[in-house]
Amino acid sequence: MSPRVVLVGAPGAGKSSVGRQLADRLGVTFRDTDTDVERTAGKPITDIFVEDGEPAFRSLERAAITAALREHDGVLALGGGAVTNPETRAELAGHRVVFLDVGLADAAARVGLNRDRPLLLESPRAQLKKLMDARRPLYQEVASATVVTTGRGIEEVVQDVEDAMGHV
Ligand SMILES: Nc1ncnc2c1ncn2[C@@H]1O[C@H](COP(=O)(O)OP(=O)(O)O)[C@@H](O)[C@H]1O
Ligand SMILES: O=C(O)C1=C[C@@H](OP(=O)(O)O)[C@@H](O)[C@H](O)C1
Ligand SMILES: [Mg+2]
Repeated sequence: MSPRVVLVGAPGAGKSSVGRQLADRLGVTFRDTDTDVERTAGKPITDIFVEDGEPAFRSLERAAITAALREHDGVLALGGGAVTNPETRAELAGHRVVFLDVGLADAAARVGLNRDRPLLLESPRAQLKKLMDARRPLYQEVASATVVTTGRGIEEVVQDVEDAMGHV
């Protein structure tokens, strides 16, 4: 059993929302490894980071991805940092993986880091840029196709992913 498609990309790329709508459209189930991690931990991701630390989250995420790649046959969304783990990248080889590409401005707006309060937002925005720059080659490494989401609505992206799936 293998997911019909696995979505990767930065926070705000639309993996969770596009994934859910795409699954509806294809008539298959949707799974998000972030939700699996929250269920296993019994608490939200922010609490896992604050109370247990990022390594604890990454370890739960690693296990959730292995299980989902084996058990799930619908649409699967990963968390934005999943590809930083080399074992995850190796596991993704052979799966149909679509990279939802997004520019910094769109990603920042979608996750609530807009430009209205630059003094408060400079640091999170810089952090987002750093994450996106560091991870871009990793998303490209695991992806069998890339869909640009910058300036495009969710329904357009869903259509583009469906089209891309036919070609990979
Ligand atoms: N193409 C898009 N255009 C506009 N808003 C989007 C788009 N894709 C996602 N969003 C919005 O951005 C936010 C983050 O999307 P989400 O699916 O959670 O991203 P991810 O799972 O990649 O972090 C949500 O509020 C979602 O509705
Ligand atoms: O980029 C990251 O490292 C993370 C992205 C989040 O998922 P989304 O990309 O779905 O927001 C979630 O897995 C966690 O907060 C860590
Ligand atoms: Mg998500």
